[in-house]
Amino acid sequence: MRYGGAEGTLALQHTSLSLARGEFVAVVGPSGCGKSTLMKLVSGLWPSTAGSVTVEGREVDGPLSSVGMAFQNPTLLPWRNILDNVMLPLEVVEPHRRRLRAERPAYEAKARHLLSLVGLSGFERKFPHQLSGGMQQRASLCRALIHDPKLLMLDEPFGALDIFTREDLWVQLQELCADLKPSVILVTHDLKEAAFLADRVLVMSARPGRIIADHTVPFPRPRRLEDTYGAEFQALQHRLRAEISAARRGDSIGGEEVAHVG
Ligand SMILES: Nc1ncnc2c1ncn2[C@@H]1O[C@H](COP(=O)(O)OP(=O)(O)OP(=O)(O)O)[C@@H](O)[C@H]1O
Repeated sequence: MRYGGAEGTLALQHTSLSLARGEFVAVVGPSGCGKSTLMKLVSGLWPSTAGSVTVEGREVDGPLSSVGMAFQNPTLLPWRNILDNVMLPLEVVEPHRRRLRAERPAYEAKARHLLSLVGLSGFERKFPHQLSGGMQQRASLCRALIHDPKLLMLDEPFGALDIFTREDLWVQLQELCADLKPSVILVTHDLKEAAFLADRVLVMSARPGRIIADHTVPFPRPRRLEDTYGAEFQALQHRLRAEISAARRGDSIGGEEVAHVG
């Protein structure tokens, strides 16, 4: 993937990734290695300059409205209350769009249920500016999940939050995923977050980005925050950190282009 024509920035090179249904994959790597570019390609927000992307058996050739997305900035619409923000994808994504008018009470109940799962019962009629950053991010997760996306794309969704709120949200996201079973791609700089949430952690090289390691995370689910202090969990984080440091310096990992671990 190259931005800006033949002489432009080569952001991603020889990148191949496949996700099983319901799998949770985290992508980590040095700053500027192409993680967000990968997300833009998978969600169809940016066309690839070579290669192809297939979601649900169909080649991606434009923005995918069926995919659920959440970013570092919650991007809630300030003039809509929380319930209406969460329900927004239902006004866009078929078949919900067609059914929304007739089945509004059922959809509204679903939105309220999702909000209750993330501790936002009672805030449905509040506006985004009346909520803290963490609460807005919870609402944005509900919005990403309201239309039952098969694929959930999360680009540093908790990056702007304090560590306590972040950890709360990891637990809530884990519960939501156990319930709704979407496939997930999470881009993060937080290695603890990657190891806590993911089934696999992919490490990318410095630009042009390539996937240089693919770790299976062996810890059973549901995972508890206490587990993150265990020796195995710490060892995985250290290994990821070492690989990213090596990638920043441009070293290869174990002499191999891609290491499959686990
Ligand atoms: N729209 C664009 N036009 C030109 N170059 C771009 C564009 N978007 C990204 N790039 C370049 O592509 C490379 C990869 O960017 P990308 O945002 O995907 O990295 P990243 O891994 O998500 O970075 P970070 O971890 O800092 O968020 C960078 O060198 C960036 O400058």
